[in-house]
Amino acid sequence: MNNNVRIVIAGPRGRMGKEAVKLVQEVENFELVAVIDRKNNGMMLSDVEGLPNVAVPIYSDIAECLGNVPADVLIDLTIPETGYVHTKTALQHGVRPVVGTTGFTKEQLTELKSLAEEKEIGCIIAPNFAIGAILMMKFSQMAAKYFPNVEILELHHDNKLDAPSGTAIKTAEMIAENRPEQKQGHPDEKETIQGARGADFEGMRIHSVRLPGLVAHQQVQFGAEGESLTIRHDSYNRASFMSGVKMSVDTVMNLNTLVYGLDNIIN
Ligand SMILES: NC(=O)c1ccc[n+]([C@@H]2O[C@H](COP(=O)([O-])OP(=O)(O)OC[C@H]3O[C@@H](n4cnc5c(N)ncnc54)[C@H](O)[C@@H]3O)[C@@H](O)[C@H]2O)c1
Ligand SMILES: O=C(O)C1=N[C@H](C(=O)O)CCC1
Repeated sequence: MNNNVRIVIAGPRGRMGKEAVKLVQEVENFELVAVIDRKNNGMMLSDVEGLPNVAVPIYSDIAECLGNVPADVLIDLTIPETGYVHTKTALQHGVRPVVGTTGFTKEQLTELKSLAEEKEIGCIIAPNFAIGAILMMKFSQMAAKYFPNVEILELHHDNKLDAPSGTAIKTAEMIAENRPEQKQGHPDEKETIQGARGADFEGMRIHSVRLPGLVAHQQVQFGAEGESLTIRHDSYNRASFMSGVKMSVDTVMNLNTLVYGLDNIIN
């Protein structure tokens, strides 16, 4: 009997998608069975120049793909609107989503969690797959108990669509569990240029930097009387996310609900 985990990847031509295709080819019990790409419908992955030489079909429509190809897991690395539709459709087909795509709304996350529970299958939505980034979030949550004055600086490449990053939002949510809501800075401060103080999450400020040359970086900066603490993580390439993708695929097979963030998986 074949115990392979049968995987569909959405977004195989993207920066993350290419790494994920490589990962699935390298892991012994992972099997790539199809890909979802908005171009090249009906072709084989191996027929498209610049894509890996793997003989699996390309679909543009996820429902058609999952209706034709038996699969266990969908890895989605696309864009926010598409990622949401893909996740929902996969759950409806009994296929377990592992989602790296960021930019989902709170309402979408709530709806997808209900659907995963209704179908009694696993789903992982991970704003950041890098193990170091998860630790950075956990350490920041721990520090916030003692240092409630905190600002988040996230820095990414300039092709990123969403701001603030999924990682920054998740970090702020985790910190907020350990920090009573409080306005950061002077009570009477005024922005003379709109946006100067960044986005406001329960009074905590998030600053988004977008520059060519960057990959994914975040600095959580705490300040107190006479001291400061900075917790920083840097991803220098997309391979840094792949151990988290592998862990997610392995884990999602044993879940029957939606898990948002690998902080809930790494103890
Ligand atoms: N969770 C993490 O650790 C992590 C790490 C890096 C990036 N990301 C997120 O992953 C996503 C992808 O990032 P990227 O840098 O690879 O972006 P990218 O722009 O390089 O790739 C996105 C791909 O999605 C494809 N796409 C768009 N619409 C599609 C559709 N309808 N069907 C199929 N494919 C479609 C595009 O053609 C493109 O190839 C983003 O949301 C990003 O924020 C998450
Ligand atoms: O490259 C991106 O885009 C990334 N997005 C994630 C986020 O929004 O937090 C994390 C890492 C890279």
